[in-house]
Amino acid sequence: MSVPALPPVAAFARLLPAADPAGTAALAARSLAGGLLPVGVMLATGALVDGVIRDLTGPAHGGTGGPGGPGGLPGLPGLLGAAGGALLALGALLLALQVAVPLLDAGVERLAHRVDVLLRDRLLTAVLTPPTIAHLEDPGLADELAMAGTVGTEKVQTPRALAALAGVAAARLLAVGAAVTLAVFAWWAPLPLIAAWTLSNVSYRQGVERLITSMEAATPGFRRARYLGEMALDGAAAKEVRLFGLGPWLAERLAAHWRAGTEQAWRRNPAQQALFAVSAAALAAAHVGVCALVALAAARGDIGLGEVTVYLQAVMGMAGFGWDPDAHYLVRLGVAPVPHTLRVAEAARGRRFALPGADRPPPGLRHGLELRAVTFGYPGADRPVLRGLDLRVPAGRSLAVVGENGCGKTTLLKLLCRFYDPGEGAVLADGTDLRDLDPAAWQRGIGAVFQDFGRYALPLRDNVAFGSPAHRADEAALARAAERAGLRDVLDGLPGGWDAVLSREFEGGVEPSGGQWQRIALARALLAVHGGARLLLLDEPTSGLDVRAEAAFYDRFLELTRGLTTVVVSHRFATVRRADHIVVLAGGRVSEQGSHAELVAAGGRYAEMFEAQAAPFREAGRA
Ligand SMILES: Nc1ncnc2c1ncn2[C@@H]1O[C@H](COP(=O)(O)OP(=O)(O)OP(=O)(O)O)[C@@H](O)[C@H]1O
Repeated sequence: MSVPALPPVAAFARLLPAADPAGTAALAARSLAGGLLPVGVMLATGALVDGVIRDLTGPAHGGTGGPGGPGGLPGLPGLLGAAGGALLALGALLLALQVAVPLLDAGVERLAHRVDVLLRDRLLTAVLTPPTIAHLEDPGLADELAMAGTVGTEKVQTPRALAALAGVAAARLLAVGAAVTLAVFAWWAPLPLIAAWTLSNVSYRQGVERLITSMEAATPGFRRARYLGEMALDGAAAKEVRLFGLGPWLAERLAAHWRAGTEQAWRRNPAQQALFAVSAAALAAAHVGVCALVALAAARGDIGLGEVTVYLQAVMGMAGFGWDPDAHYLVRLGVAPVPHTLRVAEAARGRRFALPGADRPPPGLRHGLELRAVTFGYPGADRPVLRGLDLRVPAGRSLAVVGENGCGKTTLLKLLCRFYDPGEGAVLADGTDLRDLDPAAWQRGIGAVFQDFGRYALPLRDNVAFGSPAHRADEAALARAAERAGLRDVLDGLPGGWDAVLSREFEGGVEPSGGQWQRIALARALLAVHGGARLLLLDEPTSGLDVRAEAAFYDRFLELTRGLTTVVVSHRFATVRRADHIVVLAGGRVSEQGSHAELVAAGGRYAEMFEAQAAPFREAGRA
C-alpha cells in the first residue's frame, strides 16, 4: 500500500491531531478567533459610525439624542447612546482578539514542537527499522532524508510554518465573512474580487511550487555542497585540506554546487510573470469597480456612512482569499518535508523495530555458522563480491580469513551480522537461515570490531559499555574488558579515568591515538562477549597497534577467543596463524583452507603471501 498522495498541506494537517489533540483544538480555535472576531470588529465599526451620526443628529434624525433617550427607562445602549453600545461591542471584540489569540498561540506553539517530534520519530524509526543496512547506502534514501529536514538550503521550521498556517486559516475565514457581508450590499459584489484574488493565488502558488520543486530536484547537488562545507570544518580533513592546498578547490566546488542548485529555482519564468501582471490588473479593476459602486450607492443616499465603512472593510477583508507572500511561503516551505518523511516511513512500515534491546538475551551458538553457496553483490554494483561461497565456521573455534584487498573479507563479516542478505544461497546459524531468526536478537549476540568501528565523543565508560549497556555500572566487568583489550595503560594515563570524554571538541576531553581507539573498540567487543555474545568478529584488530601491543594481542589471541566462535580478518600472519582454521578468499570463493602449517606446506597463495611478509624479517635477522 502506498501513501495516498495528499497535497503536502493536507498531509501535514492530518498529522496534527495525532501529534497533539489539544494543540490541534487550539489551532482551530486560534483560526476561528483570528477569522471571526475581525468580522465582528468590521460590523461593530459600522455600527459605531452609524451610532455616532445618530447621536450627533438627535431624535429628529432617528438618533437617540444621547443617554436616556425620550420617555421610559433607558437601557444600556440608551444610557450610553447608540455609539456607546457599538463602542462597547467593539471594545469587547478587540479585547477578545488581544487576549484569546496570544493565549491560543501558546497551544499552537506546543503543537508545532510536538509535530516536529512526531516527524523526527517517524524518520528515526523508519531508518532504524530494517535489520540490514543496505538502505542507508542508497543515495535515493539519502536524498529523501535530506529533504525530510530541509528544502534546498533552508532548514525547515515547523513552529513558524504552523503559526503562518493559523494566520492563513484565519485570513480565509475572515474573507468568507467579508464576502457574505459584501453580498448584503449586492449579491454579486464579492464575485469579481474572489475571481481576481483567486487568479493572484494561482500565479503566486505556481511560483512557490516551482521554487520548491526545483530546490528538491537540486537536493543531490546541495548534499554534495554540504559535504564539501563539512570537509572544510572537519578535523580529519582539515590536515589534508591544508597540506595539499585544497582550500581554493573546495571553495570553488562549493560555490559551483550552490550556483547549480539555486539557478533553476530563481530562473525567470515569463509565463508566470505574465499571469502575475494579469492578476494584478484584475485585482485593481475589481477593487476600483466595487469601491466605486459602494461610493455611488452612498452618494445616492441608498446606504449610510456606517454601511460604507463596513463594505469598504469587507472589500479589504477579502484579501484573505488571496496570497500572503510571507505566510503562504512559510506554510508551503514548512510542510514540504512531510511527504518525504511519510514516504520513508511508508517504505519501512511492516517491518518490526530492529534495534537490539540491551535487555534481550543474545541467542547461543551451539553448532556453528555456515555460508551455503552464497552469492552477494552490493546494491547497484555490476559484479558480485562473493560468488557461490561455501564456508563452515564451527562453534567455539576461531577462523581466520585472508585474501587480497577487495576480495570480500569484510563483506563476509557483514553478511554474518545480517547487515545485508545474500542475493543467492544462505547464511545459517545452527542450521537456521539468518533470515528466519529475530534479527535484533541475532545482532545482539555478536561482538565485533570493524575497521571503521565507532569512535564516540562520549566518556570512555560509554565507549566500552556500548558493548553491553547492562554492564555500564559493573566496574569489575569494565575493568576486565579493558585489561584483556590492553587498555589498562591508557586508562591509567587518563585524568578522568572511565569518565574522561574522548574528544577534544568538549571541554576537558582527550583524544586517544589510533591504536588506543582500536583497543577501546576491542574492549567494547569483549564486554559484549561478557554480556552474552557468542560470536566475535575482528576485522584487522591489530592494524593500529604498536609492535608491543600487537605482540601482546596475539599472545593473548587464544585466551581472548577461547570457547568463542571467532572470525578474524587480518593481513597480519602473526595473528592469522594462531587461528584454528584459515581460509583464503579469491574470486568470491574459498580458494584454499587448512591450518597454518597445512597451508604453508601446500605452497599455494597463502604460502606465497606468508613468505612475502616473513622474508624481510628473516633477511633483517640475517643481516
Ligand atoms: N558498502 C559498499 N557498497 C558497495 N560496494 C562495496 C561496499 N563495501 C565494499 N564494497 C566493495 O566490495 C568489494 C569487497 O570489499 P571488502 O571491504 O569486503 O573487501 P576486503 O577483502 O575486506 O578488503 P580489504 O582487505 O581492503 O579490507 C570491494 O570491491 C569494495 O569496493
